Amino acid sequence: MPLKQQPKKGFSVEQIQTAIEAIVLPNSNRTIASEKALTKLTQQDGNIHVTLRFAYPVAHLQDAFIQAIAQATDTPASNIHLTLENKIVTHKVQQGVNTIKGVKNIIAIASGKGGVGKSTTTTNLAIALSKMGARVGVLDADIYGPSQPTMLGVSHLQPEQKDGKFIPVTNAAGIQTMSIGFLVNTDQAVVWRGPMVSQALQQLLFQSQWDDVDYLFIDLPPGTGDVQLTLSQKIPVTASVIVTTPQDIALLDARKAVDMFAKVNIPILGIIENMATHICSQCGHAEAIFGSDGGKMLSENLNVPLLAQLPLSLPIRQAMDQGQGVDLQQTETAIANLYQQATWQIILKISDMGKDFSNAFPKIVIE
Ligand SMILES: Nc1ncnc2c1ncn2[C@@H]1O[C@H](COP(=O)(O)OP(=O)(O)OP(=O)(O)O)[C@@H](O)[C@H]1O
Repeated sequence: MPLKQQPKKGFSVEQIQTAIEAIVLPNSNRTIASEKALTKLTQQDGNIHVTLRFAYPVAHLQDAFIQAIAQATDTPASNIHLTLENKIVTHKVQQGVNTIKGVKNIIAIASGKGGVGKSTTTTNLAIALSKMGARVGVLDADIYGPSQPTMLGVSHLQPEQKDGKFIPVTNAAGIQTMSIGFLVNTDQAVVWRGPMVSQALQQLLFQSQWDDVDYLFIDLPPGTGDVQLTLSQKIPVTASVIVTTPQDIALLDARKAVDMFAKVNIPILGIIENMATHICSQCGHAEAIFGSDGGKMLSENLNVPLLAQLPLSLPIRQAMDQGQGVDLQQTETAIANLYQQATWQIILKISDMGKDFSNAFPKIVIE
């Protein structure tokens, strides 16, 4: 991590503090000072003990922070003792919608067109975020093709019930998940009418005992139909992300999804372009099968950030089919980094959003 200023030699605790506070967080213009992250600092026998607390998860930066602090204070990395903490709060949602017990922030993942990789993206963002140290949930609201149980590797499990509520299924990465696919035969669900679909979505969300989830992703069905309407009116959504391929036809629909969220005042954090290029595993040649940079151009046109461009990749497809996203992000580091970068931008943006104070005061009922 770069330093805003180089420290002088022979440091006092104050100088160490100044040096540490000047460390810049990756891919941002935030410093430890601007984040007011330094909560504890002691120096003894050449050892420096530091505690940093952020409003978002930072476990993935543990080593980078140690290296940066070592460099900033001219101290061997083995003498830096770093504790990372996070305090993630609930952020504002649409007016008139109450937040949910056990869930701090909801992020809707949407696409205009089907089959662009929305579920794949949801799974991988969830895995990346849980690796960063957050408590993560995924609600699979894709009633016409629920794929989260497979992609998260829990299709052999069923949610248990306790006190009339579902206990979400937890996967190997600790991600809590509920899916319409656990509850109904999807052949039946595809013919459901709008109100039934809306009801099922609400039941999945409100009738589940979410266990202290910092960020819950909702994997929406494609399009801008009944589920999206329910979402905007009844579900406390902090923000949304749009997934698209670079094809013109997908971009047209992605634009509709962006318009829809804008209309219902749900902030759009950015666009993820999926299947951006295909790299031939034989010769390494990159081919833009679905056209090039469509998502990038859409993001520029609509003034919405482009969070990542994911390649069309055989390991992604295989890992999703086999429920091995966790392994994918361990072995395919370039792909894991793309998902991590996108997730990092998402949580930074959420941390800048207004906070929700609806639970800060007791509810007074006048009878
Ligand atoms: N970047 C990628 N590289 C290779 N395969 C991918 C990639 N993204 C998605 N896929 C594959 O494409 C198929 C469709 O992806 P996915 O189910 O995530 O799309 P979706 O937009 O959620 O679809 P639906 O509209 O049915 O909900 C899956 O088999 C998935 O494994």
